[in-house]
Amino acid sequence: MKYISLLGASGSIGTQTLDVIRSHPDEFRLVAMAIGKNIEVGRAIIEEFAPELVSVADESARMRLHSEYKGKVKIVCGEEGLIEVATHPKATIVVNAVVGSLGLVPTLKAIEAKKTIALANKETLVTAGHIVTEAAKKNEVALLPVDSEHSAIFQCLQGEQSKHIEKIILTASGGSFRDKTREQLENVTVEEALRHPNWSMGAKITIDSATMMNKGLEVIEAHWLFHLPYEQIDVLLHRESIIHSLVQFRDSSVIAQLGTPDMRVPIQYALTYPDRLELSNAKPLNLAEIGTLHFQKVDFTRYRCLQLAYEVGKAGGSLPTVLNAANEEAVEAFLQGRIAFLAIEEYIERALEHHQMVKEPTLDEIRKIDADTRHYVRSLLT
Ligand SMILES: NC(=O)C1=CN([C@@H]2O[C@H](COP(=O)(O)OP(=O)(O)OC[C@H]3O[C@@H](n4cnc5c(N)ncnc54)[C@H](OP(=O)(O)O)[C@@H]3O)[C@@H](O)[C@H]2O)C=CC1
Ligand SMILES: CC(=O)[C@@H](O)[C@H](O)COP(=O)(O)O
Ligand SMILES: [Mn+2]
Repeated sequence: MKYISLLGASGSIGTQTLDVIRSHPDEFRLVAMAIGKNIEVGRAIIEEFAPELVSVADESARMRLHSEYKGKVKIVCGEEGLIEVATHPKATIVVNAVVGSLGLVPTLKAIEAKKTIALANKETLVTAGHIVTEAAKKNEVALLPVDSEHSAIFQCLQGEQSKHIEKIILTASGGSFRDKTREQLENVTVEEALRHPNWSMGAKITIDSATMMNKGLEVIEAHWLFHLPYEQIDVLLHRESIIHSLVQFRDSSVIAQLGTPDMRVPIQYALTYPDRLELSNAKPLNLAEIGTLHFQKVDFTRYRCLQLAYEVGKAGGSLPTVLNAANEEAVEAFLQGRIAFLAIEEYIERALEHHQMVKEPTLDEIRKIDADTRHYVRSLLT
């Protein structure tokens, strides 16, 4: 039996993780979970899975659940609550499926507590990849990718040696506006941006996908997970999201991982690794039915955010922290209808220009840079 602590249980990845747990009751048990503000969903999860510990975003939500589950479930809140869930003594695996850099400290605490990490929260690796990977190495803890592209690469690399890799190729759907020119992006709406062609995901990542910052964050995530220089990480447009990513080896052989788009596959793989289990109600891939798959070179002038992420990743230091925090704030402002779609990249660039780079930021420095960047971007909005 694997005991699971789930951060972000009420979200898109969280709900699909619960699906996996639900369909394998003899393999997995939910011992602790964290949600944000969605108390309704939280209640339903408590009723079905009976976790021992639940964390919510703030004190008012905590009080509400505490009065309902007094004596039955311990209810905590805030960052301390997330940490308590991430370090629950019974947990063997921590699934980090919160959105944003708030996932960083709970991940580090879980690593220090020697938990296996199933990581969906890519912002953690973008904002502090050097600290997280160093902590995982020091504590001999596995960082298992949940992000579909990274799970694909991880699967392709089983039994392989990294010295034989020529490059890895992350596939990108192109997002909701892939068939629009840059000029046509000027007046796009939030509603249009939230219509991803292939995946149903949370709002923030769906916007990231539309700007292709998602792919940029994934390039940085891949750099840290697979210990590869940026020159060995490529992005390829592939509109069907059937090939989840590829590895090209030095002998020119290419291995890819394919499947119908279903996040339960990488989630379950992270939970069962190195084993595999049946996936309930999975739609098998039928290539004959699909017939044709499409591929296209990325135009970096069209996808400015992807270009920025490569530049920032290569420069390193504190720049990825700024890129990530500015992006989180700008995306939130776009979702609130306060800025236009193309202003997202503009705000990120302004935050990067405003910042004085720190070469090897400590955790405290990263937290301060993250907060300062958010403050700076917010000041541009008023
Ligand atoms: N969705 C997908 O298919 C994929 C997602 N990812 C990554 O996984 C992560 C999660 O994405 P996704 O599931 O789409 O996001 P969602 O927005 O659907 O879910 C986010 C989760 O984080 C919780 N949360 C937000 N703020 C807080 C807070 N202050 N304290 C505690 N919990 C909080 C939310 O709680 P509540 O709703 O209760 O407020 C929710 O449970 C992201 O990093 C994303 O990039 C990676 C690959 C695919
Ligand atoms: C499902 C998943 O892993 C997302 O990160 C997905 O990759 C988004 O798709 P694109 O960023 O390729 O549009
Ligand atoms: Mn992805």
